[in-house]
Amino acid sequence: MQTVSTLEMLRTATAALREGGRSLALVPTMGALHEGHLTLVRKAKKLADRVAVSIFVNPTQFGPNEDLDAYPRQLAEDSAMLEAEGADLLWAPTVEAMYPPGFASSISVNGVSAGFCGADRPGHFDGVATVVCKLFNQVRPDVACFGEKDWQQLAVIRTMARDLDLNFPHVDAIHGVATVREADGLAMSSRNRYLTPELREAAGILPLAMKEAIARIEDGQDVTRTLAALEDELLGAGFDRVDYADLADAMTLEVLTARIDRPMRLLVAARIGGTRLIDNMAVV
Ligand SMILES: Nc1ncnc2c1ncn2[C@@H]1O[C@H](COP(=O)(O)OP(=O)(O)OP(=O)(O)O)[C@@H](O)[C@H]1O
Ligand SMILES: CC(C)(CO)[C@@H](O)C(=O)[O-]
Ligand code: BAL
Repeated sequence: MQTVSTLEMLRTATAALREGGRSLALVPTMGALHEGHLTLVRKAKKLADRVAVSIFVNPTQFGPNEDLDAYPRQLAEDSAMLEAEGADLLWAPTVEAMYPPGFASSISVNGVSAGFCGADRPGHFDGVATVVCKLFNQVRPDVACFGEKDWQQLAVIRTMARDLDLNFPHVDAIHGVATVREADGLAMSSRNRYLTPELREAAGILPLAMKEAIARIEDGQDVTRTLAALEDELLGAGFDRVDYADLADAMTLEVLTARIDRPMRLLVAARIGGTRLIDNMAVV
């Protein structure tokens, strides 16, 4: 696996990977890799001949009081994990290479960015869309893999790719990968490592409470009352705050107060010990 940190090196490396008409997949990450990221790499290997992974803790998607400085950075360990997975290229640019002096552009994806994490983290999805558009233009992948754990992010990126005619060859080229979970069901996340052992144990209630709520909704019980009970359960189990716990149309992300005849999603963001965890699950 080759590691590159300048655009010039990246161009040479991607040209070499593409030789003979080989296809290239991209897995964008912010590093601090875990089994969720490695599952994306394995999927990418099935979808394309060669796999590039980017590691970039993107400052523009963090709010002023968020965890940009605390976000774990462990490039050597990440690189060894990617090498072991058989990734072909690691693109690890510096902040200066991504945002040189005079950088002035931003992409806003309206609609799907507005609610949920977009409402709680103003500017977050502009930062995500802009950096992902840059990564797509830099690497020019045939396919890119993202986790369903970040369901709204996936919707934002798919909308951007469609609206801006980003040149992906087929409709499934922005590929969503099912959430990889710990043994107790908690979605894997780089931020889980902020939790003390006690809080980590308490956090295991999140997927369980979500599954209970989904069972009630699917059973025809009142959506608003069920979601209020879900919030109460999380707060009673040690969560400090629930940013949102909503039922939504899985595609448009329109918030629902009753079931509809299309795919739905339960989306939750909740804080425990100051750490913000997100999760989402299908509702039928
Ligand atoms: N548990 C998971 N299962 C599947 N994909 C995941 C999982 N966790 C993260 N991903 C995906 O990996 C990619 C990179 O995510 P990122 O580097 O932000 O990791 P993360 O664990 O989500 O970190 P954090 O949520 O703390 O920012 C994204 O497409 C994300 O959706
Ligand atoms: C897609 C992404 C790599 C953009 O910085 C980030 O938001 C993430 O890791 O999910
Ligand atoms: N996984 C989403 C990146 C973020 O929370 O900033």
